[in-house]
Amino acid sequence: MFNPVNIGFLRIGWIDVVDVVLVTALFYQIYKLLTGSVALRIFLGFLSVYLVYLVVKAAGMELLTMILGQFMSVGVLAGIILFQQEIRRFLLNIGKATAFERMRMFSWRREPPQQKMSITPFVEAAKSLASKNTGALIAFQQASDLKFYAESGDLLDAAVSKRLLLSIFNKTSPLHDGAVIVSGHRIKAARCILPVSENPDVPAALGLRHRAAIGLSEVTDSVVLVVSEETGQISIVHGGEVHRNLSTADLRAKLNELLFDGQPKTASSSTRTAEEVAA
Ligand SMILES: Nc1ncnc2c1ncn2[C@@H]1O[C@H](COP(=O)(O)OP(=O)(O)OP(=O)(O)O)[C@@H](O)[C@H]1O
Repeated sequence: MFNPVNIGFLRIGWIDVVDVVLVTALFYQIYKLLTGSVALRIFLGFLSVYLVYLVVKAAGMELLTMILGQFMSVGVLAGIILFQQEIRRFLLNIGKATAFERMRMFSWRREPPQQKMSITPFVEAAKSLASKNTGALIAFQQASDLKFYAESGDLLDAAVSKRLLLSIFNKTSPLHDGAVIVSGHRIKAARCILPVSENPDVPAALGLRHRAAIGLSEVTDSVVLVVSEETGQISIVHGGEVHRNLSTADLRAKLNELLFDGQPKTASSSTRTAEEVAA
């Protein structure tokens, strides 16, 4: 390719350039994963201890070096335990980009892709629930397996319909608490417990229902629909981001965009059927 360049005592070859680019990309990904989470503070704590360790080691303080050295030696293991959610997300992002994922070799029971699922029942149910200030939480499975969370609730495996969704989230229904999980065009389960986000930046105005939606979207690639019981607002949560106060047109467009991997649709597309929009 090109010959190594000498800068002072440094000899830089193309492998070094690739190395620096890859390390920069890796650090950028780590930064993106950690921003806005408590993990960033833990990471900065670790980094501070490591810097102190380097200083005391250089200064020849043996006792302190030994104590901090012991702490650092378990650092990798402690890091894996503390950052398990971030590591999962990182690997999930890599997995999503691989050819294996495109072939959907590892998806839950190799279900057909979601392109053909009609989102109209969800949009209409959300509209109806929002108008009555009835809370709802619906998680749409994508590549990440939600079986674990589905098993925390009551398994249904029922066909999707607006009537069923309204019955589930009706305040007098024994199934209304918790989340509904949708996978492979079916309502797999209701009353499911989702992981609650620990992100300190989540606005205080958002209740536990929203925190559970954010939490699931942080550890999986699911798309989560939330109807707030307090305000009747409809939100879509994905990748830790909350798209709040959506109109039914916006909701339809957002679901199409996130579930069917398409381009964002304008609000005017709301008059079309889900199949038309997905096609
Ligand atoms: N970890 C969780 N997994 C699934 N559902 C949850 C979880 N935590 C809370 N919920 C749902 O949220 C409901 C209570 O949340 P909360 O009282 O904070 O709602 P809210 O005040 O109406 O807020 P929001 O505006 O977010 O709806 C519960 O009844 C339950 O259905």
